[in-house]
Amino acid sequence: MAIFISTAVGTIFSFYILVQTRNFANMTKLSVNINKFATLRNARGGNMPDLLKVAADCERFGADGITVHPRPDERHIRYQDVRDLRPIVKTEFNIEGYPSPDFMDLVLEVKPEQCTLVPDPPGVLTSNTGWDTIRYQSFLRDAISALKAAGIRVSIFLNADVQMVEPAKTTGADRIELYTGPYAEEYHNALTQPQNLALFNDYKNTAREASNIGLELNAGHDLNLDNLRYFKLHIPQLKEVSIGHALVCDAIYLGLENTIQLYKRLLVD
Ligand SMILES: CC(=O)[C@@H](O)[C@H](O)COP(=O)(O)O
Ligand SMILES: NCC(=O)COP(=O)(O)O
Repeated sequence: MAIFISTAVGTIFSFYILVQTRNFANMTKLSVNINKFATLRNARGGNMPDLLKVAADCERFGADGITVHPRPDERHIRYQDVRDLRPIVKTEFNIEGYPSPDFMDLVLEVKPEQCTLVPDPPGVLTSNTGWDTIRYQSFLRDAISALKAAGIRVSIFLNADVQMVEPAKTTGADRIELYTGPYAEEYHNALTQPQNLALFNDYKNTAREASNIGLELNAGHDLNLDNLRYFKLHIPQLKEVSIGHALVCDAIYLGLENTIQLYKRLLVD
């Protein structure tokens, strides 16, 4: 009898571990982009909010990663912030930016877990398009090979365009990050009937093509508490979302810990 009970308990426990492992493997991670905390800090010239504390707290509250985007004008995240954050970030550090010589030097010095390359020109208000992976194939290949030689996983920012996926693979990138700005705009406009999101087929097709050729999938830009769940439910291959602007705005009203938990709940399978 005792043998039967112990066998049954062992079987149930093993099944539980199997399910949890599968869920963990499929879960979509939340990387909190802390750019806008730096915007607030820079507004007064001091060190409030303290970015190092913000990053450590975001992880303590459940963030699976920290994302920063040090732009050439250092309007929010400064290059020194990136260096200072490295020893603080214990989950995954993701540095986003255009692969200029200065940016590449910084990333190779800091060695984050992931680098996300974006085609942003210096003066742009915010990221507003993905790479033309055909036109910039050689440029991207050179940057990506240098980053991968340093052991850094590379993601490249991409519009929802199937034509750009195969060339993204040949650049050597490990992942693509779907630029979700147009999705967010269309979702807002079609709020009453999200099933009418004609554009969304481009996202599904791009995600499917990426998955078919072995590119892992991230997504980001203008994701928020309203539009995130629909995206997560209809893009099953999603490894990670990076969210900043809306999350920081939500945290002003809802608190940072509560906000991070609200976003995490929208990412469960
Ligand atoms: C690449 C992207 O969509 C965002 O990560 C970007 O970093 C936002 O930049 P700002 O915070 O400067 O608007
Ligand atoms: N890669 C997207 C990102 O890091 C945050 O974008 P947003 O949520 O600030 O628009």
